[in-house]
Amino acid sequence: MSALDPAPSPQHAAVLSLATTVAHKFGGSSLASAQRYAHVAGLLRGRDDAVQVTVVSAMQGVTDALIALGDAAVAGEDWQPHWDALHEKHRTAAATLLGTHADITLAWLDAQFQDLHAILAALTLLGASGEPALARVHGLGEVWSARLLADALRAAGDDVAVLDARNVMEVGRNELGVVVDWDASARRLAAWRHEHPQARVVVTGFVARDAKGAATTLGRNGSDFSGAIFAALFEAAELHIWTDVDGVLSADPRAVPDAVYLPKLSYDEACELAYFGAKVIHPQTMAPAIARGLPIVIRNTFNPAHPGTRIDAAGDTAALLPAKGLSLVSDLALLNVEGSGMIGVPGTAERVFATLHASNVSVVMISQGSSEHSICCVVRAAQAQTGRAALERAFAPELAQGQIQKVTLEAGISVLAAVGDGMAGTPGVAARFLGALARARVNLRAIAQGASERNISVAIAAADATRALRAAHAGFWLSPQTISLGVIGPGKVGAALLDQIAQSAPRLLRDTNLDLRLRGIADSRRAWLGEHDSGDWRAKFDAATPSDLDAFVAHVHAAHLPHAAILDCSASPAVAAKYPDWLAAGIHVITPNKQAGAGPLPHYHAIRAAAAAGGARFRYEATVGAGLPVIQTLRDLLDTGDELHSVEGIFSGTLAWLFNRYDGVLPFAQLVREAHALGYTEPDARDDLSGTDVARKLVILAREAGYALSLDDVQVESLIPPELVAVSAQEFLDRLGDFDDAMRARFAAAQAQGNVLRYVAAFDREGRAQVGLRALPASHAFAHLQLTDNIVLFSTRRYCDNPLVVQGPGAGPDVTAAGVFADLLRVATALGARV
Ligand SMILES: NC(=O)C1=CN([C@@H]2O[C@H](COP(=O)(O)OP(=O)(O)OC[C@H]3O[C@@H](n4cnc5c(N)ncnc54)[C@H](O)[C@@H]3O)[C@@H](O)[C@H]2O)C=CC1
Ligand SMILES: N[C@@H](CC=O)C(=O)O
Repeated sequence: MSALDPAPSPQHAAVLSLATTVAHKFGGSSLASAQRYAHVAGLLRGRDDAVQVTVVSAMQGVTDALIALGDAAVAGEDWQPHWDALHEKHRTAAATLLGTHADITLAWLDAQFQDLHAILAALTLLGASGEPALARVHGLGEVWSARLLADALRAAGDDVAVLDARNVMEVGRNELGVVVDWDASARRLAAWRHEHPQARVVVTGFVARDAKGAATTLGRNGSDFSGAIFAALFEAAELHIWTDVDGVLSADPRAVPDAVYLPKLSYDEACELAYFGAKVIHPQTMAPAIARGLPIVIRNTFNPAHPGTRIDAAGDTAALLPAKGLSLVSDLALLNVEGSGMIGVPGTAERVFATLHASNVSVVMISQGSSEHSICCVVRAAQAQTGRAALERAFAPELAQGQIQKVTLEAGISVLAAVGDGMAGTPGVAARFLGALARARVNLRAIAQGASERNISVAIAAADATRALRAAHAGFWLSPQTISLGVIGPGKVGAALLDQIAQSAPRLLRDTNLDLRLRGIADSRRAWLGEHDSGDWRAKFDAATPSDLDAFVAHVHAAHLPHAAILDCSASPAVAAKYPDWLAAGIHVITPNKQAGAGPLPHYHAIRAAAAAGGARFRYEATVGAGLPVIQTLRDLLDTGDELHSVEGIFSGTLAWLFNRYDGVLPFAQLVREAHALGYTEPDARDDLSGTDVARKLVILAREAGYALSLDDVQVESLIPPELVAVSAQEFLDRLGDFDDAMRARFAAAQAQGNVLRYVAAFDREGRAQVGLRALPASHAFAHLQLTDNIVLFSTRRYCDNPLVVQGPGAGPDVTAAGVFADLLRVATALGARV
């Protein structure tokens, strides 16, 4: 249209859009059976492409079968049964697909297979591989496949031309692979088109001709390449690559079940992702499309209503996240050349890579620090020994003279790459990527980022690969932040916690992308181990089986999940004894169990050291004041530079409740039994009445403030009658009533003075620590608490005139569980969740 032409009318525009040529390519999975050919034929017929060019692969498995047939013939093995099977497979497909229209196609197939038979017989006779003859054999599957599809379309009434690419597409080869002779191919196509003007063309993928006219193939993934070449030769407006997935995903869904579908990608992004993991299209095959700006759409043959992934020059300009996806390549090894003689010497890198090139070793990733002291590269595992030997030979003189110290090879390497156009020029992307890996305790062996900033690659141990992939995927908010949870001690607090998690997890997943995945529940005798937490945890635990703690924790600390947390809701010192090991292994530990925070000092230090070294979190806010923010408040004071002068208060919900309720009339022992039933007391109520529980809390706070306090340092007044110290927990509850008179007398004495009884804890900066029952004036602040209220008074340099007070219910399963849960959410936030 010239500039003087009038603007096209809407009708004209419609005609223009109708006049588009669309190229399609169907792979073997889309053409695995007669039913699938019929489905593809229907799909193509349902489209309104003005000109439709369809490039096909062989039926699924046929190319491999043909390669095996050729090899068998050359090796003189018996190929006849395999020929028979292949012949039968195609006859059956044709007969099923075409029904009463099958005769001509069957005769054609029989002739084709006789030709194949003759070639194989000749190869057997010669016993040597003739390249063109083998190429001819390998490409027959596409020839048969094109005919089957074309005949299916014809049977439905369409006028279809079959283009045998061996008559049109001319290719040569250089070091980088196949080179298309575009002029020759275009000339041949024009001539062919002159004879075959049909609007529907079915083209053989994979096969081509060389400059002498001999049959050849495009190599593995050749059909995709054929699709792009014919889309270019036909000047198509789009190339649709039909496969068995909806499009490109942000990561391999087998490793990251939450991988997200990507509606748009730029060519560069698709190349980066395709290289490593998203095998829907091979980057090399995109070259003709990229050169012409031809959009490629990856679509699902079995879900044609899905729009698929569109790959073009622009990509997704509206994308909000910097990274589009993550790709992982495995079976690699790290080669490292290291030596002080390399520093500042030009040409070392050139020698390293020239050596690898000469040995035909392909380099996947390169990294060199600016000191030039070492240069490392990642290569395929299968080529690693060859590469190392070649480097040792090439640098033998320098190794002998000590200028190069060593050439090392480390096997078992994977490379994980974050990919996205939006990463370029966006500060913090590397931090997010590497931070997510660090939090998942993945060690990085080498790092590489090109100046395009579109790909950051890290070499890691293969054993860490899945965990790293998931952690990075979640770190870029492409999928939820998953924490594998194991709950120990489904007693009162544990049960409340499990209920709270079950109730909140779906909302947290929906609103904050945090996936709290309950994968185990254990008590001292048995455990339930599972993969997901949907469903009633009680029913699961009912089916628990005998298990030891180590097996339980090993299951929770699954290698494939980025983060694991143990929620210890027992009161067991044996469980607490394991914390240093778990923390050192990178498992987060969250607990209301005071045995660790107030246990022997060396153990406490071991816990702290393990957490600091391994990066795992140890959180135990619920050990003091249950759900109240007592430890966090103290931490905030100290972290902001304040100094603790003293801490004082009522630290026991049980004792608060008992003395708030006790009126000298109701039997004290009855109240103790009630407190136990309400879940306020420790599993053994004597821990409360002995003052031990309060002393533990005091120790925890003092240690948090930097004092090396132990339980033995606390002056404790026990309320346990000496006669009941050594009996069982139940006998203690049963017999406590025998000693009610003593408590009644103490109450009456205090009352006579106008006082109330309160069990008080106190610690000062001189290190004095005591807990005991005090008679306080009725006007005292401690006399006006409600129910299980704890009160903690922090006197500090800043809060010296008036203490900072934390007050509220300090015991009970629900509030304690909430304190544990809040700790878990703090850990999740530190791991990158947006709670
Ligand atoms: N109840 C409360 O108000 C508060 C309790 N806590 C602490 O919470 C923890 C749990 O208390 P409750 O639920 O009231 O006790 P509980 O007696 O109801 O539950 C304890 C659970 O731990 C399990 N258990 C015991 N020994 C074990 C072992 N060696 N290995 C694995 N599991 C074991 C028991 O089978 C039971 O399921 C205790 O450490 C307690 O000090 C902390 C703050 C408040
Ligand atoms: N038994 C304890 C529970 C909380 O630590 C108490 O009563 O305070």
